[in-house]
Amino acid sequence: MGKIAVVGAGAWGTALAITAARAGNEVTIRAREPEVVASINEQRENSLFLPGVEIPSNIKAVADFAELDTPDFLLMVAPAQFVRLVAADLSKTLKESVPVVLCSKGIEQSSGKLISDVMAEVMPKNPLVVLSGPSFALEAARGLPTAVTIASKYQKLAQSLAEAIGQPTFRPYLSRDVVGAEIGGAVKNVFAIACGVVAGKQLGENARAALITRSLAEMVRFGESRGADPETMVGLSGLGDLILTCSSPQSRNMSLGMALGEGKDIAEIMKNRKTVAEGYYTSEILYRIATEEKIDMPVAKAVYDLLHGDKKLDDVISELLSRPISKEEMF
Ligand SMILES: NC(=O)C1=CN([C@@H]2O[C@H](COP(=O)(O)OP(=O)(O)OC[C@H]3O[C@@H](n4cnc5c(N)ncnc54)[C@H](O)[C@@H]3O)[C@@H](O)[C@H]2O)C=CC1
Ligand SMILES: O=C(CO)COP(=O)(O)O
Repeated sequence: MGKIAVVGAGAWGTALAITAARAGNEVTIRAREPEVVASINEQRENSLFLPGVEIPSNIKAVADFAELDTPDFLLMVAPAQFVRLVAADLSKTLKESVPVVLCSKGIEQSSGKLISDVMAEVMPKNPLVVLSGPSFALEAARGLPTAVTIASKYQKLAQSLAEAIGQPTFRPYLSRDVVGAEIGGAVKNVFAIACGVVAGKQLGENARAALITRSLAEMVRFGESRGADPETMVGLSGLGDLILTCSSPQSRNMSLGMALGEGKDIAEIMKNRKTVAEGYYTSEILYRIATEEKIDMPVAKAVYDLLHGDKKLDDVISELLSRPISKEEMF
């Protein structure tokens, strides 16, 4: 039986803990909120972030990083903007030999760095693996069929993680393209907001399909600027996750876009949010990077204009629709 530690007891951290426990591992999950620690250990439910799903008995919640001991793998599942701080705390007690599996999806807003680069700065010795792909927490936690990408330059580690947590209803696929796997998951959140706007404003299914396809072209361009393999972008962690999050109001990012499309104000939408919509933060830094590096990303710009600019929804839409005619290029 293996030992898995999870840092971050939001919906996804909890779902991954349940998945790892279902595969037969002993799981320790570190929660930031004392009420979440109590809820998992006493009620066998994470009633704050993943209500309604039973937590198996081989999961223990702890408040302190030091209680994570020496796991075979540590899953980092803090929201992207907090990974640097959380990893810095964690690094005080975690052995440098423990492989860290990055499961967060975003780009650091303050620096423009990929979260794998943040991890390499803060925990330079711990071998890094990325887990990404189309995976709503609730579905994975309930044991519904899910497939993900596990990427690492250490293929033996990727393989042993896949063997440790894989099961018929949670199928990992292996990759060496760490950056590619990470970028798909980070930028699809921005495009899911755009698709939510289309749904909320009832612009139709033609528009949504066009938007998903053109978003993929932007994902490929951004990925190439960071050395990602374009093939990764059409795999589970890229196109797969783009399709998922652009197709269901279960997505926090898509539902944020839907609220915008229905005419709600962004400040109102963001007020008192307890769950994270990573695309909100990623859109700001993605737009800045794309502008500085002249990467053509009109959909990402439109989302930035809506969330962080002061443009009106109708103006943003007509700007996007009146771009000059150009050649259809994906790669
Ligand atoms: N929910 C999902 O279906 C999936 C989420 N992810 C990714 O997993 C990451 C975590 O998301 P969720 O588990 O869904 O979170 P969540 O939205 O369910 O919960 C919020 C999380 O933020 C943490 N948090 C709040 N303030 C914090 C602070 N100051 N410092 C550190 N942590 C703080 C909370 O402790 C909690 O773990 C995100 O990057 C998300 O994109 C990836 C795949 C699926
Ligand atoms: O990343 C996810 C599914 O793969 C979850 O997406 P949301 O954060 O938009 O809910």
